[in-house]
Amino acid sequence: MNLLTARCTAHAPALSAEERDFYLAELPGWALENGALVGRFGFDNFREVMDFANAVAEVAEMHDHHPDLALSYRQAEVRFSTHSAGHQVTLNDVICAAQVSHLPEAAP
Ligand SMILES: C[C@H](O)[C@H](O)[C@H]1CNC2=NC(N)=NC(=O)C2=N1
Repeated sequence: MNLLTARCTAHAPALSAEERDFYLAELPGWALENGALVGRFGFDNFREVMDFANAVAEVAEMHDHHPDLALSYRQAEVRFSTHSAGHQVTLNDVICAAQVSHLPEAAP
């Protein structure tokens, strides 16, 4: 599967531990924390943080799959889990994480 062109699907099931490990290897910089897929992105200033956050919002709206965001002066934390799967990690989270990592705004 090409994660960069894949689309989220409704009712995605939670990934098995083996599937999670497989996909984590495809997501440099992302880790599993408290049952969610978490990525942290560093920036030079708050303007870049906000440009990134707005680009993440576009990914989320396109997929109807939304992360928790924690924004600070020079860092954005993106946390994906799937509410409809009991806040566990599904392929939808992996797809969105991959596409967020490839945003031009992620590497200013
Ligand atoms: C009705 C709507 O599609 C759902 O509520 C969507 C919206 N965004 C979502 N985002 C996330 N992360 N998990 C969901 O299960 C989810 N469900």
